[in-house]
Amino acid sequence: MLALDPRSLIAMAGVMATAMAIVLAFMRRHYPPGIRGLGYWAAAPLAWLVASVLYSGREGGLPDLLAVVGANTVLMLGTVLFHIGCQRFIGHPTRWPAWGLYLVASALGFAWFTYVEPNFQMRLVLFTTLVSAIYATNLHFLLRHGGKRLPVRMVQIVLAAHLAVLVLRLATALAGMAGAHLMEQTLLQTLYISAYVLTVLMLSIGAVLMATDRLVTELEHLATYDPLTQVFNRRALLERCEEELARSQRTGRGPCLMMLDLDHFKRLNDTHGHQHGDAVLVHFAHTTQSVLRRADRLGRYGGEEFMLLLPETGTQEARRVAQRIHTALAVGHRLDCQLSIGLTSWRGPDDTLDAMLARADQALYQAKAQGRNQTCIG
Ligand SMILES: Nc1nc2c(ncn2[C@@H]2O[C@H](COP(=O)(O)OP(=O)(O)OP(=O)(O)O)[C@@H](O)[C@H]2O)c(=O)[nH]1
Repeated sequence: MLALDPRSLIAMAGVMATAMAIVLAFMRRHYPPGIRGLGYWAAAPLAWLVASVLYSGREGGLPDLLAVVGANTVLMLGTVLFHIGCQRFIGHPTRWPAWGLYLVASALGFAWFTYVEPNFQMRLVLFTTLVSAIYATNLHFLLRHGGKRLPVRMVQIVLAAHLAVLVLRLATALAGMAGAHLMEQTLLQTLYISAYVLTVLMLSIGAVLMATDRLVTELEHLATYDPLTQVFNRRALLERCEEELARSQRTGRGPCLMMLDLDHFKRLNDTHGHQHGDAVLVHFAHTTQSVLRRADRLGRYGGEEFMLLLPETGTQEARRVAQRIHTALAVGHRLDCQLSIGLTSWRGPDDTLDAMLARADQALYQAKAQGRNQTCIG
């Protein structure tokens, strides 16, 4: 295999790092502030870029303090910034002072093996060990707290792969195969620096994918759930009703539908204020969810009107559910409320969602007309 010039590889890392820093900085500016960590993720490739420039400057006469001690420390800083970005993204507290001390101690170590006991091999051993520890910390963190989404998995794989390369590099350094300096054009150097270039690129892409995945999840949530009560919104619930009716055609077991409307809600709003009304709606949704099965779907149809889908449920069973809801909302909680329910069941393969909604609505109207706080069947 070809041994490439380390300077070209390091310059390539710099170019990629710049491009990724720009992309991540752009995302930080335009993504919702709730997606955190993007600033750190944008700063990480910038640090890697600075490190590349410093490494390359050695042959142009840049003093070792910058080209060796500075370059190694700034590269480590980039890796720490990436880790802190991951912590912020997941919502964990960051330990800046500890990392600051770590970087200062590392810089002192590099300075020792540059000025006091100049030794490239020892510097390499020290650098590889210290940077491996940061990779291992981040990998451990993401394995514990990162969840199972694909972009996180990708970052975990990149971290693990780079960690393996670093361990290999450490072994070769300890075996005395490190060479005389960083810019030596050997196969081993080509492999190590290529792995670094690839890691810089893949970690930044991983950060972009993680943030985009989070954005998509948040948008999906916004498009599916009612922001106040966190139950399904009307569109999402009607979609699920259609799916359930299609399933009923295959299984022959149909759902029940309920329209639930809080009684005298306008009066409650007018007497206690809109905020109290909102709290009642949240309490209602929470309490109702707590008496439902996992498969049941509660949604907000609009205002103080809700809809409930009970898959594969007969009228009698649905009636018991309705009774459970009435009872759960009358236990003496300060936000308790009364409600009227219109209930209907599936009438076979020719039944449609529109027809079921109309029957449930009619039954609700009847419940209201008969004095409220009751369930009627349509
Ligand atoms: N606090 C609050 N009030 C809402 C919300 N959405 C709708 N409302 C209010 O709910 C009230 C509904 O009033 P009506 O349709 O007259 O119903 P009602 O007073 O419950 O009367 P009945 O249904 O006949 O028992 C209106 O005053 C709306 O302003 C909301 O998100 N929060």
